[in-house]
Amino acid sequence: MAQPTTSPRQNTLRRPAEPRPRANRDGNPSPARSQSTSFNWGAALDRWLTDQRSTLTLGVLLMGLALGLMVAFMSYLLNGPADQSVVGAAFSEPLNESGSETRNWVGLVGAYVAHVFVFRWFGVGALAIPIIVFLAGYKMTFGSELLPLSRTTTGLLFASVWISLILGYIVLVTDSAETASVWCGGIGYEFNVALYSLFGWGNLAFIAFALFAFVIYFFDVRSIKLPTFSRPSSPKPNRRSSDPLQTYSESEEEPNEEDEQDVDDARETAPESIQPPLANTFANTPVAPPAREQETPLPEVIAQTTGVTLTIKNREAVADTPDSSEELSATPAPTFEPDPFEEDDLVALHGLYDPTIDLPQYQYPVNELLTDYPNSRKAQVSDDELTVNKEKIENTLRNFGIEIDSIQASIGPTVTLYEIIPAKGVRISKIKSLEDDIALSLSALGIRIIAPMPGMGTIGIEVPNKNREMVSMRSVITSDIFSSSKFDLPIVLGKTISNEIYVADLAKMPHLLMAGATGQGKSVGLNVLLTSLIYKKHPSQLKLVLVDPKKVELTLFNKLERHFLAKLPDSEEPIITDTKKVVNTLNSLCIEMDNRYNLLKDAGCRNLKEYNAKFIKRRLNPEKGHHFLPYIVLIIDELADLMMTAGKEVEQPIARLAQLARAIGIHLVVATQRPSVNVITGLIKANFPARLSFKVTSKIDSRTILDTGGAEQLVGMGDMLLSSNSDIIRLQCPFVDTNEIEDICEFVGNQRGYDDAYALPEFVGDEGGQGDDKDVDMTNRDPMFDEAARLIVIHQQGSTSLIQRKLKLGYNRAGRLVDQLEAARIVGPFEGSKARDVLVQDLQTLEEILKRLKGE
Ligand SMILES: Nc1ncnc2c1ncn2[C@@H]1O[C@H](COP(=O)(O)OP(=O)(O)OP(=O)(O)O)[C@@H](O)[C@H]1O
Repeated sequence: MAQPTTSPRQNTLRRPAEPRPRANRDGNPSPARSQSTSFNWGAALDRWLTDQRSTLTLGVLLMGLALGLMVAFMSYLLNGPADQSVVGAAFSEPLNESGSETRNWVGLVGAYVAHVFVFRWFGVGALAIPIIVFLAGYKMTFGSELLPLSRTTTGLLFASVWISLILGYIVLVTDSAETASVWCGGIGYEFNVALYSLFGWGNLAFIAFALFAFVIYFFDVRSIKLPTFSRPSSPKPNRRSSDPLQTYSESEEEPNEEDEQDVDDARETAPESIQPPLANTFANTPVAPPAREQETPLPEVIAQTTGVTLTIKNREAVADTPDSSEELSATPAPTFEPDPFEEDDLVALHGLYDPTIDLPQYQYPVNELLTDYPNSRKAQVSDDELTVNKEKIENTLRNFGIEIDSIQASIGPTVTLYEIIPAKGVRISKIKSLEDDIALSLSALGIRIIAPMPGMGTIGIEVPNKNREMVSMRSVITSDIFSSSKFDLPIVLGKTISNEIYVADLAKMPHLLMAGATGQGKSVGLNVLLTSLIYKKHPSQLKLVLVDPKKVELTLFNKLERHFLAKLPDSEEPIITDTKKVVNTLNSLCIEMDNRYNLLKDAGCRNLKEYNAKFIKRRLNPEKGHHFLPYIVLIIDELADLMMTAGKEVEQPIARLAQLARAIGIHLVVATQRPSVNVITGLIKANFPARLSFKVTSKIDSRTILDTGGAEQLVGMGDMLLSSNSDIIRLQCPFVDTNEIEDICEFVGNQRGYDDAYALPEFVGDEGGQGDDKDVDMTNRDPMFDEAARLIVIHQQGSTSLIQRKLKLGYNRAGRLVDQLEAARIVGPFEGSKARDVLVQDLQTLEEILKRLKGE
């Protein structure tokens, strides 16, 4: 099947790249940059649109326009016939005369616009237009959505046409066009007039069917169940272990009265204060479910009126809801499990949660940022070279008394694989022991013998090509296999011996150990890995923690700070170079890991994917600290340096992360020049099942990294062996130059990003720091202290993340505020994973405490 060369997403996102022209290392303008220097209107408009000031101005303008339209439309509907004649005569009389005659509250212009939208087009359905304009303006002004814009727009546009059609039908059959045609508008009336003579009441069937079809698509209805006498199956919380690592069945279970009662009871006991504030209900953040009676979503209305039960795709059983009674007893603040029906109401109301909502205009890097090396496409191995090598191999083997039945060559980018089938009775180990002799006879370095070839029944002899192929990053990034890859963290590692592009999923690896002597392609390899991820992931889905003790290798990625990088709250530099900071960062990641496990446990999910899927379906309450969790990829460029200076301090958190972090989406890529046993210790090695080796200096190093020899035979420049799942494959790593990396980082970095890098939890090591000081100085309280205290008391939830989110503070400061609240005895002490107790029950008592504190 033919595959597109780029993914649909890349196609749609590909915009003309407007990077500034710049010369590459050879002084020639790089291909992507030799663009026209004339003024680029598209880019200027783009810049204007992405400028926050323009967005704000436009947003307020749209909201004003929406109000004007709404007033004009309402006024037109009420004064209709009078203004119809004024508008009709508007251009045959002086405008000011027409204007003075109009009764529309927005004057002649209002009357005219309303005449078009209301009278000519949609009738009363035209009121949807100002609502859509208002919602768009609101989003531009406040950066958040009152209602999901695209979904609401679709719904309202359909509603306006549909209302016009149904009213048109009524007006037609009641013969009241003279007086009432303003209510149905031209579309509805003309439609019914045109078709009535053909179908009669069939018009009505068509209109009803249009509604039915719309509901099917809009609410993603997949099947219609016939009515049954029992209550439609209500998903029930699945009682199961709280251990996030433990697997469980996702089977749906029939509801049982007792369980439903539990949930209802829990809901009733939940205090008002934990219901979300109104504003939150409309924001894109998921919120606590509204009370059941509040709203009946459209599908349910239809179900009730038609007597059938509609099954909606999103309405899956919540098999993965944690045991509510267990959670209730574990958490001091009253809590409840969201009712899946109501959570689905939220989805019906707001649509699915969109994690990219903060950076909706983010553009993925375009392929043009990568250099095209048209001349390096194919490895140049002549027929002569092939024949000569074949003969040499045959002769060498024959000299040692080994006969072969056949020999076949396949040309790879760096090496050619000669596959031989030995004659019957030849011992494989004998061929293997002739490695050096064959190398000598071929007078080539880097011969590797694979005996036997796994699953092939042959013996492979890899011989380096005289002219090797350079595999460009562009060629692999634009390949079908990569661009259509659905892996969670796709990384393109290069080309195999049979010229296939090899894409792996870092999330499945789940950690990667990389080694290679200096100058063999390790840094290029890391850049390739990072480039793959950046090309495939939105900043909301991926965060990178970059550790670069050599201080020079990863600096280019600095520009990604506000998009992809994560750092400790108090650190200035997003790329970590200092050993002490590395230790703190690793420990901070361990805390992040623990926090994530707590969230997963609370959500009843076994891994990050399930958790995020549940969050997207608005089944997790952000008021309880739930949020969308991006993958975190930790890259350590030189482990040897760290192990020399910090030893166990580094080894232990790395091993802990490697052991436990896979389920919660933290993945490690650790590289080293020196794959010796004191760098790659048994503890580290045991936890990195996937290992990648560039050329190393000795067989011992190769054994340390791959548990077998072979890496010392590689030929450098990105020639590498990947060992994963006990298979070893030889790959040619793609090449990406530093100026390409620079361009990519610039492309991403120049776009609107988050306010800051992703904040990792604070960790203060033995040397202490601000947060270490448990003697909180209450005379020097945080300016937000009172506000934080009120927030905690109103929500009856002693959580740092609540303060962080509501008061928009960093983790560091929110943590200090909680310490101060503890010192003021407003919240109880830290209790591990549980939220702190709130010791003050009402605002009145709190105000007294605050007054007392001020009096001190
Ligand atoms: N995949 C590749 N294809 C072609 N050439 C490559 C490839 N990888 C590396 N090279 C060549 O090898 C050189 C050294 O690569 P690189 O800087 O990645 O080595 P390194 O192992 O990181 O060295 P060090 O450990 O000293 O930093 C590059 O400048 C490039 O010329």
